[in-house]
Amino acid sequence: MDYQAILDRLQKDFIPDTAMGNVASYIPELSKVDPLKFGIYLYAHDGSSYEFGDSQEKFSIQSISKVFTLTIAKELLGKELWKRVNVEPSGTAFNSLTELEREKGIPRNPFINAGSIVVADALLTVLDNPKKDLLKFVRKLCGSEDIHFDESVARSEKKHGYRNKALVNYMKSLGNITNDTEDILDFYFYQCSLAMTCDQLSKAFMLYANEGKHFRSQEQVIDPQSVKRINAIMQTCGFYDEAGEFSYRVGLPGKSGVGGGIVAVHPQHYSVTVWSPMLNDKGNSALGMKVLEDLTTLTGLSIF
Ligand SMILES: NC(=O)CC[C@H](N)C(=O)O
Repeated sequence: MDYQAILDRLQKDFIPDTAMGNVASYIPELSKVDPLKFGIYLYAHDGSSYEFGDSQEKFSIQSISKVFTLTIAKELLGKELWKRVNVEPSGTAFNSLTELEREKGIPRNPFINAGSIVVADALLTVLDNPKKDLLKFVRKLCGSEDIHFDESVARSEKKHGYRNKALVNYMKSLGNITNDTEDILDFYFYQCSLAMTCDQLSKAFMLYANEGKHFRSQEQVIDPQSVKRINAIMQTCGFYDEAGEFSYRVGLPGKSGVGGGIVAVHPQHYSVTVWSPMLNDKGNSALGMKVLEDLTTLTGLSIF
């Protein structure tokens, strides 16, 4: 596959324009990001890589971090985890409260905020230092020590995260939260504040495109069965109430974040990250969705 020619074409066809969407502003620190940033990095299964634009600049990965915490929690808790969170698409916004009442505090899936907060709670129970362990895991996956939490983003969300406070308290009242709610939110806001480049994210996500093996060492980090399950959840729930649309247009498992990043994986082929901070009304990168749609059109391949 001539990925270089495909990326050259994407670079030519997609020019960021401020009319495309709005940078997230409910986390004030994120609103400072230049909306016109745009980068892409594709890591192919054969070890070659392709990139353009701001692919080496760090951005706030936000909800993309939910894939990492789910992976760790699944390893440590196994099936127990699924007693507290389901694997059904929600069809509602990432920060929705509405289904929780009807479904007795059990979130629809681990990629909406409620679900990831339950995962954070589970990690707090089994790990002495979840922040340190998360950093260690992500650094190992992408083979780089240069990965850190962005304290100002975490603090900014802590100050303004009223919906997440509502979610954790509501689930606590319904019996699905064990630890202190402030401690859980502290960890959750820190995980979301991880700052990474398109390059680092694509390498880390090779785990899900390479049968659970590390992109460089080929060490088996998680088993292929876990990869199948996590990719299935990305496919059905990775974009909240736009998961069907992403599946229809792009045809790959993926995960977005309100920092404007989207990572998608084509198992046995590649892992790709696009970053463009302008969001559509579902909270997903507007330009990122379009670029990935064209990527799979130009390669002529998707998982379908
Ligand atoms: N979709 C997202 O990236 C949301 C993550 C953000 N930290 C929040 O909880 O609202």
